[in-house]
Amino acid sequence: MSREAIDKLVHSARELLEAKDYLGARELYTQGLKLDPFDATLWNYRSNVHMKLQHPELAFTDAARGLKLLDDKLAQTNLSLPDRNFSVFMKIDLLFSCLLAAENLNICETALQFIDRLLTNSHLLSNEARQTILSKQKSLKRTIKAQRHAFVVANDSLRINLHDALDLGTMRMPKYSWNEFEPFNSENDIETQLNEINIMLEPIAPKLLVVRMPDNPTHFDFNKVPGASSSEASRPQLGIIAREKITRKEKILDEPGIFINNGLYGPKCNYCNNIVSASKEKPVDIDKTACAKCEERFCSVQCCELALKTYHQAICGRDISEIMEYVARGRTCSSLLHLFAFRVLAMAVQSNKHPLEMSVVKYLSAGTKQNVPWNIYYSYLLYLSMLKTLGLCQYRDIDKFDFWVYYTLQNKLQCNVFGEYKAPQQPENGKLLIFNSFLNHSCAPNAVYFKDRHAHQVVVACEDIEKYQQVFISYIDPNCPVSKRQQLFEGTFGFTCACERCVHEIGAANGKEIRKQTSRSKK
Ligand SMILES: C[S@@+](CC[C@H](N)C(=O)[O-])C[C@H]1O[C@@H](n2cnc3c(N)ncnc32)[C@H](O)[C@@H]1O
Repeated sequence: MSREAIDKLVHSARELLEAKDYLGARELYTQGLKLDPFDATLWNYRSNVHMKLQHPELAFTDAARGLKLLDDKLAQTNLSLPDRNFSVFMKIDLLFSCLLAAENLNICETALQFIDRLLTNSHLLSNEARQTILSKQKSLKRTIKAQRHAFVVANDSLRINLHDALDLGTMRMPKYSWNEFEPFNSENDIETQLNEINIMLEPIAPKLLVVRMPDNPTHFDFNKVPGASSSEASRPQLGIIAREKITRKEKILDEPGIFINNGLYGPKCNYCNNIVSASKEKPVDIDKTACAKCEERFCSVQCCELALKTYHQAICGRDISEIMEYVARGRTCSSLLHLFAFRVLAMAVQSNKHPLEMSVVKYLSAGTKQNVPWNIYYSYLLYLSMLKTLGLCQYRDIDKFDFWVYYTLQNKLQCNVFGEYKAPQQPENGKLLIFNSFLNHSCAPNAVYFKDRHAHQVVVACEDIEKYQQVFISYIDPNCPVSKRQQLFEGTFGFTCACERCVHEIGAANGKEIRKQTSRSKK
């Protein structure tokens, strides 16, 4: 029955492909995979359509899953001859799909490995296909040689090992058009969701209001308070304004957050990053500061209860050493994001929700035009390892945990996680805060933030803020020169800072930096 249904879906998908309706075809293949998640052919078809949609990261992960299914199948000894022959030819197809996607992601060493595997089956290839592969092999080897040379030159700044550097590709940070969980998609959504956010915000920040901004978040138009209509199709820029006048030194937001530290095996509380031994709890409460099953210790009863309630049960007693191994291969900055992604996945598993529906990430913006590094270890194998650790199946659980969901989550984290830096590029701790994430940046901020001892982030006005004026924090040290600030934003944050100070400093010097600071930033 399900075979018949799948054949029908494949047939209809083919018609959609002919009409160049790639999104439609993708949807039908996904439906087919839900009926039979172990059908390698369907994974290959979906990989091809992902390639057409210019999502090589998804094309790669689909083809790699199909390939794994076939490798497992071909390892069986009781396979019938027709089945074996079909599987071998299918495998060639999947190797090609992996190669194509890897080339698109610029992961040259990985691409070379697929070429080697294709060449071991050279007798099954046409002459033309063999020639194409050999010429690809030659050009990839040339690229790797050039990359090796570049690595030696840039060795100091990269801080990653040679092997990973050679296989370090790039991909666009995409917005997946089929993402039904993308908030603020319609005018109705904007009104409703801004309302939801402000209802949650009011108890912890009665003087603040999350509103929609015009394109440039630093030039706020008072007439647009809040949720004025706009023809923008994508997610609008949001920001926070004062509902009423705020005076200097006033505490304006006190938000509990999700905290991660880079050394997961260290002595810090897994919930709030405080040192565990610094617990102020009375001895009688010690039992209540540890998980009864795995004995993980937290710094307080409150942290222990919150961890057990939100994510700990999904990872309790699980071995995370493989995850840590892949995380360590990434750059230090990305490792925090990976650990956050793992935490959010664990929260989603524990609460049986879709990861993108978790309120901690639901409203966060994900879209930037940035190119991000792509590496087989910390972009793909790490994801597989997370699923395995959480008891999920990479084939069966695509409804909630498909790779595009994971990548959307990563994008949201990339744009919104706050890092606490030990040294530049080396965040020791990270924080994910829903409401602080709506605060836009200014190099002349009118508010500052700090972490209090209860794992909350507190925002305090550093100047008087008038009613309806936007509240700004500074994401970086605002004391460095404008060229350095712009470089930091483009490199690390993925946007060009358009704050009044930057516009003034760049504009006034006709593109060149002026050292004199604005009167506001001198305060
Ligand atoms: C942490 S979020 C701030 C809230 C965001 N405006 C929203 O709609 O969710 C950071 C994003 O806001 C935008 N942004 C914040 N400050 C900015 C600035 N000074 N110049 C340009 N864009 C800014 C950028 O798109 C950035 O990726």
